[in-house]
Amino acid sequence: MASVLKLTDVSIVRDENTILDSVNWTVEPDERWVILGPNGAGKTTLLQIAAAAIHPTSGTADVLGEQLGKSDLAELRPRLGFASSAMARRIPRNEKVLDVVMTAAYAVTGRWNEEYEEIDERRAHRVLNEWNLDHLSERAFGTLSDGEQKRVQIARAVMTDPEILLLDEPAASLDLGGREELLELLGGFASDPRSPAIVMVTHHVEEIPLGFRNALLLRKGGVVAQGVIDTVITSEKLSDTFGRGIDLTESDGRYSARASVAAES
Ligand SMILES: Nc1ncnc2c1ncn2[C@@H]1O[C@H](COP(=O)(O)OP(=O)(O)OP(=O)(O)O)[C@@H](O)[C@H]1O
Repeated sequence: MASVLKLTDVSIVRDENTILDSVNWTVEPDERWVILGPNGAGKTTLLQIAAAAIHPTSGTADVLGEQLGKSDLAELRPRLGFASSAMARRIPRNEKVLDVVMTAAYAVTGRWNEEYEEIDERRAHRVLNEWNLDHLSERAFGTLSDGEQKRVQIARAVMTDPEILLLDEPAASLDLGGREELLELLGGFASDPRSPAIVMVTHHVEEIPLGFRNALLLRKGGVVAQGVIDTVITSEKLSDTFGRGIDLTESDGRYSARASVAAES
């Protein structure tokens, strides 16, 4: 099966600053990737390329087999699922949760008739159920907790049955319980072979769900390391990425990290 993402020597330059620097990266359909790096490293910019929202300044980016800059993006975008807080801000606060999820389908079908309405509504209810949201389907989006809103964003992103799911910091701002509930759901989704390829940006190794087996570390627009997660998420490589000593611990597939304690002199 063809790669869902293939970036070759991709650079992005803005205001004479190189935000991404010769990135080479391939994502296969059955892969789940986590992207980690400090503030300003270029993580969101990389995700925007994957979402076909921006083109490389140089190099080539193929998204779902279509080369950016040479393809009709209007046809490409419905095949991508994207959840980010920037997108969430565009959801009207008074919109019913069921509608927030279901309208994702209208953007794809571009039509509205009884047949589609029924199919879409059934699928929306199924997706809401999968993300523990069925009891909230009639609630206004703006009345939900942060954790519930994050799950609605993901439910909306998967509503169209995308070929790749892109998540920009899905666990940001969640309390411990909300984070763990989300990670459990994401872990289950990632472990399901029927799920699409997934790329998730995060700031914290604690937010890596089970089932994510690949990682890419970014620093100042450059790739520090990428590949199988346990060869990439290491104390040494995280220290290189964040520019300070980091001690990593791993337990049952979950990670935690803290600054190294300076050695006693
Ligand atoms: N359109 C733009 N014009 C100029 N600079 C930009 C533009 N977009 C992003 N940048 C800069 O590029 C760098 C990378 O931004 P990006 O948002 O991709 O980083 P990030 O790793 O997602 O950061 P954070 O973790 O803080 O969200 C930042 O220094 C940012 O200020």
